[in-house]
Amino acid sequence: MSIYGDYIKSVIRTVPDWPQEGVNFRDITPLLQNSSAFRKLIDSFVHRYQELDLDAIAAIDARGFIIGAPLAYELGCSFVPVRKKGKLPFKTISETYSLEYGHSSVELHSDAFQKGDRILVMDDLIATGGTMLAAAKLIQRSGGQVVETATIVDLPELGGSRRIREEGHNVFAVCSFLESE
Ligand SMILES: O=P(O)(O)OC[C@H]1O[C@H](OP(=O)(O)OP(=O)(O)O)[C@H](O)[C@@H]1O
Ligand SMILES: Nc1ncnc2[nH]cnc12
Repeated sequence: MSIYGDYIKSVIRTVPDWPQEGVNFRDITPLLQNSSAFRKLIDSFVHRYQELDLDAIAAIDARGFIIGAPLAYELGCSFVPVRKKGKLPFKTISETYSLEYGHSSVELHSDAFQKGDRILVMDDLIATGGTMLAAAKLIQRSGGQVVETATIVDLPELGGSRRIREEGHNVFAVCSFLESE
């Protein structure tokens, strides 16, 4: 958790039963609308990653892009999009995974990384961990080294962050929510 974790958490809204009954959707739009909170969020990531000599931020479609792009700009490293199926125009590699609600695939351009590149994988939220793990697999398949996986929100009771750690990756979350919160 970052030093701003409690504050960032306080500006994330919970929308019950969206997009389907039983899901507590953690909505980051109030955080993005709050310029001071958004700056503190990006600063938390800059502070953690500025000395880690990253080559690229691999950010996951779609909300991962919102945090990955300013971080890459600030750190002076590459920005690489990991996109939902069918969105990337060049030669791609792909991974399919299950979600808290449904299935999906993510894709990466096959020339996105050089062998050994040091990569941070970013998304807005970890639930079951399927999306983040699929992205990490794509990066490893393309020769990149996953330095860490980073997110704004972890939902630890859904087991995703534990699963990602069990696969040998570091996980950094700015804040976390229990189902009861
Ligand atoms: O840990 P997981 O169970 O894989 O779930 C986390 C993913 O779910 C959400 O994206 P979503 O698939 O809703 O897509 P979107 O960003 O395009 O809205 C979220 O932004 C993560 O990418
Ligand atoms: N509970 C949740 N809130 C926001 N995004 C999600 N993606 C998967 N589960 C989610």
